[in-house]
Amino acid sequence: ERKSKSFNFAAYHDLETIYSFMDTLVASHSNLISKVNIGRTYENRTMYVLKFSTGGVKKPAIWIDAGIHAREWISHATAVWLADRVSEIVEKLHRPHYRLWRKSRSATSNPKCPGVDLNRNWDAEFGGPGASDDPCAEDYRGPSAQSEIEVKNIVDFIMNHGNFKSFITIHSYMQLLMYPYGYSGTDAPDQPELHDVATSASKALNSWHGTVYKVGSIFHTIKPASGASVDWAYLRGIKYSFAFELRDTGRYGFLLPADQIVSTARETWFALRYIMKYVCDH
Ligand SMILES: O=C(NO)N[C@@H](Cc1ccccc1)C(=O)O
Ligand SMILES: [Zn+2]
Repeated sequence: ERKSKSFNFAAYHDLETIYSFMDTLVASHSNLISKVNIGRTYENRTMYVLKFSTGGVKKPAIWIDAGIHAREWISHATAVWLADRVSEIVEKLHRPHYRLWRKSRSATSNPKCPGVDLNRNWDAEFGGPGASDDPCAEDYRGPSAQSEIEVKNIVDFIMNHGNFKSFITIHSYMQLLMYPYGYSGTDAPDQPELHDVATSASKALNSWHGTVYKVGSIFHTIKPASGASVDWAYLRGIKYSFAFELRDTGRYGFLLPADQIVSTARETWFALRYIMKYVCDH
């Protein structure tokens, strides 16, 4: 919690108090704000500037000064308030780039690292290989299985219904069609059948635009991953459980251009349609 929250913006303060407020601001936004000593006054006081910057040298800048005339106290007080406000705005603008955010937004034991990887939080070998207990890790599994409301809601929905035959989770990217297990390299009991279904589905996909998918178990195809939804579903008896990794194979990665959406969706439909027909017939 930023200490500047306790600062009384509704009062006029002496120089020492204002300078200690500046130190608080810098401490709570060390990635954005620095205090620059630009020299001394006639009576030998230090002149500090609050520099708001995300780095770089001699970038186009805006100068704002306050209190050049000592008696104009509202000017100093306004500048202090503005500094606090700008620090919040700039912080929001430069928060981790959400576009590449993977995890949820839940509070964790580390205020600097919110969020849990919702594909490591399921009750399927939770805490096994391929998941981290470090809240700052991209594959942070959370404090316990199903600790995340988003996971719990899906589990409750599926368990209350009680008659799901297939569980399919769609991710990107790498162009893969995978089946259990993620938490172990051991073959699932239904591996031969699941491999056949996934292979046929990937052929149907390929027939449309020629996009090539690899097929295999999660563990062997992409990586070990414990606490994954597909494994949870399979272990709960939902046999036809698959994971898609859509386009591409790395050229654009997560930033796939919008002009590939329709062609990606259409080819994926051919694979999904095959799986859904197969599930209905078995
Ligand atoms: O999220 C991504 N890629 O972005 N890939 C999935 C791979 C996966 C899929 C299904 C089960 C386990 C693991 C992940 O959660 O790591
Ligand atoms: Zn994913």
